Amino acid sequence: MIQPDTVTPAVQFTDVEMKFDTRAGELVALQHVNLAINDHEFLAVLGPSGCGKSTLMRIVAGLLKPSAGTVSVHGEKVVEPRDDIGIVFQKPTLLPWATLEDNVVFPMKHKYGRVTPEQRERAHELLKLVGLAKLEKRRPDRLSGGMQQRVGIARALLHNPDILLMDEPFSALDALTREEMGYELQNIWQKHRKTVMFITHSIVEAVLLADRIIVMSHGPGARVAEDLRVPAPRPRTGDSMRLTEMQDLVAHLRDTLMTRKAA
Ligand SMILES: Nc1ncnc2c1ncn2[C@@H]1O[C@H](COP(=O)(O)OP(=O)(O)OP(=O)(O)O)[C@@H](O)[C@H]1O
Repeated sequence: MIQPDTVTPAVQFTDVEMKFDTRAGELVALQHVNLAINDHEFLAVLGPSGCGKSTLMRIVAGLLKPSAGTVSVHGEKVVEPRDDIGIVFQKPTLLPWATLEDNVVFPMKHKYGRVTPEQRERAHELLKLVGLAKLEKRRPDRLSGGMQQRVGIARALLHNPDILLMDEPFSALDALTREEMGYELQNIWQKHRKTVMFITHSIVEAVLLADRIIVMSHGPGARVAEDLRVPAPRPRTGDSMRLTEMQDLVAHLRDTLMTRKAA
């Protein structure tokens, strides 16, 4: 298991267990999850469908309380949603009647009842950062899925969180837009160096974007089964995927996931 570089990691899971009460009885989704995510690290999470990847993320976000064990962010136990975390979901759920700028500042308005001029200025800068300059007064209804997801990313970055949680953020996009968004995310990450926890089903996306990849085991009782460093230097491009060590990593991950799916 890879050890954290810093004494206090950005995120630390310690012996986390998550049980759900279901109609069929108790379901142990996660068991003995131990994981440290370093500050500024880009961590991708792979694993079979239903193994508990989103559950891990929702626990870090403070949206779910683990049945046992603890999750800490910068050394503090997570007990509720925190201001230093931003979240991007698969679908950005934008308000159709509000402009892109209003969509980006909406969480501030919702939480504090007002939006400061500085926050509006930041929304403007973020929309520029995600390639939507000059569109801030548009409404989201006629935007493509990729553009809508860019608004979702800008919104998650508005309060300048240290940690960005992304749950299959590009899975609803077509293949080309998805690749393009991946490169854009890499650019954003290189500029702002957030700690990123990125859940995906795409091995290539994980390998292209992440510093480190964990593979969860099959549930029930899923845990971290593999913890791997991605060997290619940054910035990664299509050429990075031609490196032998990257191809070996993709092949290894494919074998691992196929075996786990079959298990
Ligand atoms: N609120 C809940 N109540 C009951 N069971 C739940 C709840 N949330 C998740 N589960 C169950 O916990 C397990 C893990 O779910 P989770 O959504 O975290 O998996 P996942 O790896 O993100 O799945 P996928 O890759 O398909 O998105 C699944 O069996 C799911 O049905």
